[in-house]
Amino acid sequence: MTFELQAQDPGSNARAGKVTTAHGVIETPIFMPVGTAATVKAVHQRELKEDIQAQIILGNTYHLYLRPGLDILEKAGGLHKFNGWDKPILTDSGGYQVFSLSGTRKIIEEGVKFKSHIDGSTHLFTPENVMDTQRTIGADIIMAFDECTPYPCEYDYAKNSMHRTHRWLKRCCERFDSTEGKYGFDQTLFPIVQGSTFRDLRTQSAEYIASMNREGNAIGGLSVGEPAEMMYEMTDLVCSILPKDKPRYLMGVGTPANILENIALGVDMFDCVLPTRNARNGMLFTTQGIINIRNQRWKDDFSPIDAELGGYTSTFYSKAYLRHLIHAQEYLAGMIASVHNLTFYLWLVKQAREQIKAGTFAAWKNVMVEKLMTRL
Ligand SMILES: CNc1nc2cc3nc(NC)[nH]c3cc2c(=O)[nH]1
Repeated sequence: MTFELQAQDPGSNARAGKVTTAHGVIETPIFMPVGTAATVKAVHQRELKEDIQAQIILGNTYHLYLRPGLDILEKAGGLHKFNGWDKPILTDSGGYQVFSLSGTRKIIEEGVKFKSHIDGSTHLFTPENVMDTQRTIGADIIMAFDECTPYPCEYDYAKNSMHRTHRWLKRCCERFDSTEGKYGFDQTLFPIVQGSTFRDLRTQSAEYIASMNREGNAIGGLSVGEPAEMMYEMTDLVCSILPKDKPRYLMGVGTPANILENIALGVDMFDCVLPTRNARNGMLFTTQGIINIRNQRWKDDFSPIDAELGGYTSTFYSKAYLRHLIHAQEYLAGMIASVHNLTFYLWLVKQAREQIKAGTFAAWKNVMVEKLMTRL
């Protein structure tokens, strides 16, 4: 994997770049739709590619390991073959899902013991077997096995957890660097910065992660309930330490405003379930602001969901029609709203990229953040 820095904004730390992977090119800043269990929920691969124009999607190691399971994925020739997505894929390493999904889990030096949220069976994720699992899934970019500390978090817990995450990272690198891709293409391992919301720990973790000299770096432990200002302070600090010539991936972020603010701080890659999860509840992000389509006021508004956004789904269907579908709990409701929200997120990062290349991002960002937060 390579990263080419293409432009830097004069009024902020925002940058535009190009990541090249075995399955194609990613233009940054980029938003990565989350495809938890081998699918971006309710969205066809064709829509992802043509309407949303996604360039890379996520898969979750925890979910894929439990279902369909590694034997099926290996027989299929990896996740790209299994779900038919032939562009880049990034998988997270399962640590976060174990903490957020599995009822019972126990952290030991070896790794994390947990019970499947599907059938209660017990499993152990270790740095080594999570590398092997991600080799079998076959994502272009895979994540180190780490602990995402909760918020708030005691200083001593955050310190001990960070050091364990660093020990786990060393084991991930040793295992990954001593194995090959299973399907004839190269994969890349990103380490993850932790340290919760403590400046000294964040500095220590960012310096250690930078010293591993991997092809890209991730920022973890954020978007876990901390105030946005705290997120921005930690991201700013970490981005000032991580190397400029490597892509920076801020995990689990975020709202449109969070994404623009973090682009200004120097982040290149984002993922979040918000666009698809909110869509299913009728919360739409639009170029004019946020719409709760369930609201009475859209009952007889036959204008397109978002005429400015373009794209088939956002212009073909009306607000009144989508409101009807949501109230009727029709499957098509989630499908339309998900494609719309993801089209918006990809549109937003594309606009940011154009503004950075034009050198006008800083002022544009401030106007956009205000506009995007408007509740219509
Ligand atoms: C795979 N490791 C890993 N995933 C994460 C996913 C996240 N998703 C959020 N908010 C939705 N924060 C996150 C942090 C981490 C993190 O610190 N580590």
